Amino acid sequence: MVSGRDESDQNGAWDIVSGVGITALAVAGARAAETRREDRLIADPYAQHLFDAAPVPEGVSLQLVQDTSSELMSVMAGYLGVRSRVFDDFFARAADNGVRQAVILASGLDTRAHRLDWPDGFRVFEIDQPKVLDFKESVLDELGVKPNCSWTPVAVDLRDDWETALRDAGFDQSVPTAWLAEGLLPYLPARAQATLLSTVSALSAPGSQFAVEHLTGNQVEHVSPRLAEEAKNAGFDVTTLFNTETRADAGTTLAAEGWTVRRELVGDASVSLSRDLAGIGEVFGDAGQFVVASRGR
Ligand SMILES: C[S@@+](CC[C@H](N)C(=O)[O-])C[C@H]1O[C@@H](n2cnc3c(N)ncnc32)[C@H](O)[C@@H]1O
Repeated sequence: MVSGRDESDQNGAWDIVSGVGITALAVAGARAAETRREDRLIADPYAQHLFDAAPVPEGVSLQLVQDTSSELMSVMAGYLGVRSRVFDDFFARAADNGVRQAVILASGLDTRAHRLDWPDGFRVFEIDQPKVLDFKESVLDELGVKPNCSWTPVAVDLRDDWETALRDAGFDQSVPTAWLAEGLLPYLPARAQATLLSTVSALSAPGSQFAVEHLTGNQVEHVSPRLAEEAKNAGFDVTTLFNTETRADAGTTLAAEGWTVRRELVGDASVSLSRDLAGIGEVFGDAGQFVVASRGR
């Protein structure tokens, strides 16, 4: 398989408090804050445990992600609530449509395998870096939490040959799969994104569905300078983690690979969930979309 890894890239094996791994911790912190809201869109009872169990990252005040006095960070956290709910609903719909296998690409500290109700026999594969997955598994084990499905973490870099690792872990290409790429594409080199989308397409039996969080155009240009500055002051320079290579539009790529593609703008999703995200325009313009691609049976 063609690698999307840049030869000069030394940022290969991060843990939960280094490199792009720390973004998984930040998102868990936001999900914990969402869970405490009266108007919560999702409940993740494990998110705060995961957030608290991590060592304090050097030079970073990660509490920023739960700081409700920060106007833009609150919008960002509110957005992550919308995003989590949109993709929870995506899996519920896929299960209702008879899908019994899911692959969560770059799962980070996603606890859907443990917190959602899955039909009998449902299998969830999660791909991320080994230390990120190990951290999550050990915290959940310590809490005595069991998955509500057959759960298989697959430790591999998504810029490498993850297809073989997934197959070796028992993935069944002959049945429909619900795939998710949430909080992933901005971190991948353009070539790794292209390879990822074509690999998912090749592995998707009729009836499969693929949900993607997508920012149109160049990733960093959309991030609010005010928010980036606030995060940087807290030692969390998210823009340096983004990959700024020019890349193809994910929805367009998937349509060209034979998927039926539906796009929902973040603003529209937040309106249908009655979540006021008026500030999202400043956080990342109108670039945010949820893309859901389907393959007919
Ligand atoms: C923003 S977090 C999102 C995690 C999760 N999807 C969520 O929404 O909670 C980004 C995740 O992408 C993972 N990631 C980024 N690049 C990756 C790569 N090349 N291979 C495997 N995982 C990767 C990171 O380890 C991290 O867990």
